[in-house]
Amino acid sequence: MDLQNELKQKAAAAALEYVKEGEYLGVGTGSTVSFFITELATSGKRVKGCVSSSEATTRQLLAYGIPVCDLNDIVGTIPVYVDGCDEIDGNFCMIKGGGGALTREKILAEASDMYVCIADASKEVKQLGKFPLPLEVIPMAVSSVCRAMEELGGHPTVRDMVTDNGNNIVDVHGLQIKEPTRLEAAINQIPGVVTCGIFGKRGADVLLIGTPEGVRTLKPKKGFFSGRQK
Ligand SMILES: O=C[C@H](O)[C@H](O)[C@H](O)COP(=O)(O)O
Repeated sequence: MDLQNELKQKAAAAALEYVKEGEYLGVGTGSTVSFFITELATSGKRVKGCVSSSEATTRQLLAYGIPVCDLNDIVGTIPVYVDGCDEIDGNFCMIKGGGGALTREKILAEASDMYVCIADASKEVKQLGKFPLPLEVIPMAVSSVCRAMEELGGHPTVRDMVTDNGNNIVDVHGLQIKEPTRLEAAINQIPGVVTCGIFGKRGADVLLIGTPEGVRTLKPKKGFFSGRQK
């Protein structure tokens, strides 16, 4: 296993501590989460059911015999949501969607009391935007959304994939994301955008960063924005 995967695995293993036995658990998508699912399956911890953010995650959970349930069947919030990120800044705002699962991930993050973000050290940034910003876009609006993103100073490319929701992904390169929450709201207003990959309104509550020296646990300082906005 290469170093980056080792660090992802360390962060994933550290997230087990936050799993509440006998409760619902939200599960994100991606290679770091895939390590987490393996850790969960072998830990002996039993949850009431997992709410999954993608078909890939559902397949892996079911392969381990972990029950998967529908968000619509849950009354109230999910206590804990475990997911990765593509970039995270000092205010716990993130870019997500490298795997195209951003919309379901955002729905689950919003429905959860605590977002536990697991990542290797390469994901920490001072300012978001080096990682191209993914947008999930309704197919008929791809061209118009791309033009709107060019007006914002970005360079959009259309990804060769269809999301679990049957939509396209537009990756926007070259954006200077100085105010994540403001840009998130502005992009989400463009007709045809299902959602953008900025997680600013709902950032992470705990960040577990895998480093060669061990796992660093970071939480927003008091007064810093984070958490589910009610
Ligand atoms: O759509 C994918 C998700 O937002 C992932 O959480 C993100 O891309 C990070 O993935 P990975 O853990 O593979 O680096």
